[in-house]
Amino acid sequence: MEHQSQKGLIAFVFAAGVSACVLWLRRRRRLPPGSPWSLPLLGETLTYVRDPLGFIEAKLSQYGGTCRSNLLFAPTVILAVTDANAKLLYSERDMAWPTHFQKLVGKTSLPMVNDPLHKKIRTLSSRPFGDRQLDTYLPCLQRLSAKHLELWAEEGQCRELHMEIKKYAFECAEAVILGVENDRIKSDRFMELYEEAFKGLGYVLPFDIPGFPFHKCMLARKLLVQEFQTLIEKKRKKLKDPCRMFQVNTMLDSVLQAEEMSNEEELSDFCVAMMFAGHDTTLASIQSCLHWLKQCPDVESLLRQEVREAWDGGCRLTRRILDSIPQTRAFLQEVWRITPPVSVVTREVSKDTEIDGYVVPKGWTMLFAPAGRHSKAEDSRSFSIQRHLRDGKFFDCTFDPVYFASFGGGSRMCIGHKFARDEMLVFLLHFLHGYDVQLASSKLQNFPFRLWRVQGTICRAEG
Ligand code: HEM
Repeated sequence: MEHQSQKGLIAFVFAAGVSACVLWLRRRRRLPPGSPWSLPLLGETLTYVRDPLGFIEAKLSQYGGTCRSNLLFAPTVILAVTDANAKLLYSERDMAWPTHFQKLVGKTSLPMVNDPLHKKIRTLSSRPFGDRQLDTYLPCLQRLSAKHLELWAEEGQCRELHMEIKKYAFECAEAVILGVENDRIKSDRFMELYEEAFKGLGYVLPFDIPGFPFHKCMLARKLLVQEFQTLIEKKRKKLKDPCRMFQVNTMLDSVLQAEEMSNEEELSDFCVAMMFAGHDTTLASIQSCLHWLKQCPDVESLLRQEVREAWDGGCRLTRRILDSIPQTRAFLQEVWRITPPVSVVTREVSKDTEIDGYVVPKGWTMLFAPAGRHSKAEDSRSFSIQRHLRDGKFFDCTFDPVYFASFGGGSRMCIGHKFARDEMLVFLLHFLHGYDVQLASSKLQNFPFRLWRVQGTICRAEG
């Protein structure tokens, strides 16, 4: 009797094992196709970080569409963009950043958190990006554009423009986000700390242990946080002063006024993340704009004419002026479409999900490239501002994720996209009205931001 029940148990365990194997094999067969030959854990990360967009394009071509890989320590499905899967990607709310990104950008910073904290921080962080608030930043952007272009033109020598433009983009972010202006020493220190800290994003051994390069990045981040905490304290005092409490003119001021955001970590993470998201992206955009202007001289002449008709080069820039240059807006949109500073959008799959006929397990990362060869824009490789014009008016495709997607979409869409557009338009207005550039070279850079890195001489425009 006992012998029989033992046999029964063995048969049961065997049957259960076989069915588990069959299920596993079936499920595996329904996974998207992908290379079985890649490094353990690291997968294809090294090739990916060198050129994310190029990597995605190569994969999609190799497998003829949606496929899988192992990137940044996570199993990943790479999507060939369609209306259906873009909708699915943007309906997911969770980000799937590697842990070391969270350590650097901030555990409670908007880009890194998921619901329910994301909803709270997003609502609070949206306060500085309302239409009325945005208008108040224009004079500051105008002042800084005029100042930096004049400085560059005075220098008048051929050089890498990257660092010069970085200083400008950083100063704009500092002035508008933190309210720090005209403090060159502080500004240089912040910039150095940012450079040091965010190098860490590209490290493949991100261990915060003495001796590992990533440890130095984390030390730089700590120093940044200390600086921000001092600044927050000063701002708090200012906002309590009855004579000055209504002078809310920076993004940090608006967030400090929200009582819900009193947590010190959330506040310093707000500063770290906004400054990070808000300067390297515009640095990338400006250089790519200079590159594309010189690639398309006919477009450049059209834009110069449009800008000179809309603005006298001196009076205060208003929303009305920014709205009255449709071709310049179309040019900027096309630069962002064809050279998106953030070349990849990602989400985490919240449950086992069928995508393009495959089963993608819960916890995997979904990833797609907004501007690849596989985007739905017609003749997507050619530069054409006409795509964004209808009857001479600017036709805005910012919210069409299948076509554009340079600011992502859904509930995690870039919170700073309107501000970034304002900053770029103010810069372009000044540049096209009174300045020119002779480019000696431009080279495509792929990581961490995608841009045409330019070398050349800025000078005053003739005529
Ligand atoms: C050309 C400039 C910019 C580009 C191309 C850009 C692009 C992006 C992209 C692609 C995302 C991810 C969206 C998604 O996953 O669906 C994002 C998120 C974000 N961006 Fe931007 N961005 C730019 C400028 C800015 C600026 C100026 C700020 C702030 C001052 C900013 C703040 C943020 C934040 C906080 C998030 C995270 C939003 C969330 O997770 O809810 N960005 N951006």
